[in-house]
Amino acid sequence: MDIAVEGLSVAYAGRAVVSGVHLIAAAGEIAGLVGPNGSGKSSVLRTVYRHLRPAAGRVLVDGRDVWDLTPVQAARRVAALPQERTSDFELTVGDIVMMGRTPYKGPFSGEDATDRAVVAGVLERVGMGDARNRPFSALSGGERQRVLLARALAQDPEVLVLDEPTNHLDVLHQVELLALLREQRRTTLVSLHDLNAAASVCDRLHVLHRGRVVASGAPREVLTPELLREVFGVRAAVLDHPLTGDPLIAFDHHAPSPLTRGATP
Ligand SMILES: Nc1ncnc2c1ncn2[C@@H]1O[C@H](COP(=O)(O)OP(=O)(O)OP(=O)(O)O)[C@@H](O)[C@H]1O
Repeated sequence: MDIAVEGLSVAYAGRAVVSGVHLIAAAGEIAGLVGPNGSGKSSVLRTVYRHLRPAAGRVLVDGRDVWDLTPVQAARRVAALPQERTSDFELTVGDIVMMGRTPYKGPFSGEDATDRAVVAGVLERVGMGDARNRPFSALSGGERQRVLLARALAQDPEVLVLDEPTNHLDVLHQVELLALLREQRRTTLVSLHDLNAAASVCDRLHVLHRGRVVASGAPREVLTPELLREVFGVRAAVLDHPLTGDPLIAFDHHAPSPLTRGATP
């Protein structure tokens, strides 16, 4: 299943924050959304996982507008790791992940052996196999993030939408999460602040700037020193990673800041 976002605009209380956005994630591909704070990444993703209706434009999954699907049809196709955090703090880790199985259950059916096996498998996969009976509220930020990823995987979706999934994760768990995304081979749309992570894991990048897509393509085509300067306001060199050959962005942490100089990047 592929994702195609066509002519998307998003507004909050009548204020447009995303305008005329076109982007795609081809079937089985990891497409990344990068851009400065407030550029509209979360707002775009919210329309894909049906948290926010577009003001204009369409979000197509396998050619069908996700906003025309029933909630169950949509939940079987698209699972999300959103920025909005769950408030179900009194539940256990197992309860939270079991929620991912809801689209596969009838209105009165309880959990069955398949559901329990799926939940155990995805918790194991994110390294939280021992935490099933712990209260969600007792977990660290990174552990919660991994449990919420397990919930999305338990949904067994064709399409994964992840908003800043590496937030709160230590470097080992960041590397593991990116490896997991690669091995899933599901169509994935993911926002990332870490441009080096984006360059190594994404097949395609879309760069958002002030609510518009300003560049799309393979990471190496898109992440040029010029774009990093113009969009992110930083000085950087783009090298080859000595271990992987991926693009490696080396930021100049000594360059004068456009923010403290009062200039607009
Ligand atoms: N619920 C909301 N109500 C009103 N304005 C909002 C809301 N959510 C986001 N915005 C505004 O929309 C714009 C885009 O925000 P969004 O969160 O989509 O950007 P982002 O690229 O995900 O940012 P960040 O990198 O900081 O997470 C910002 O100006 C933000 O203030």
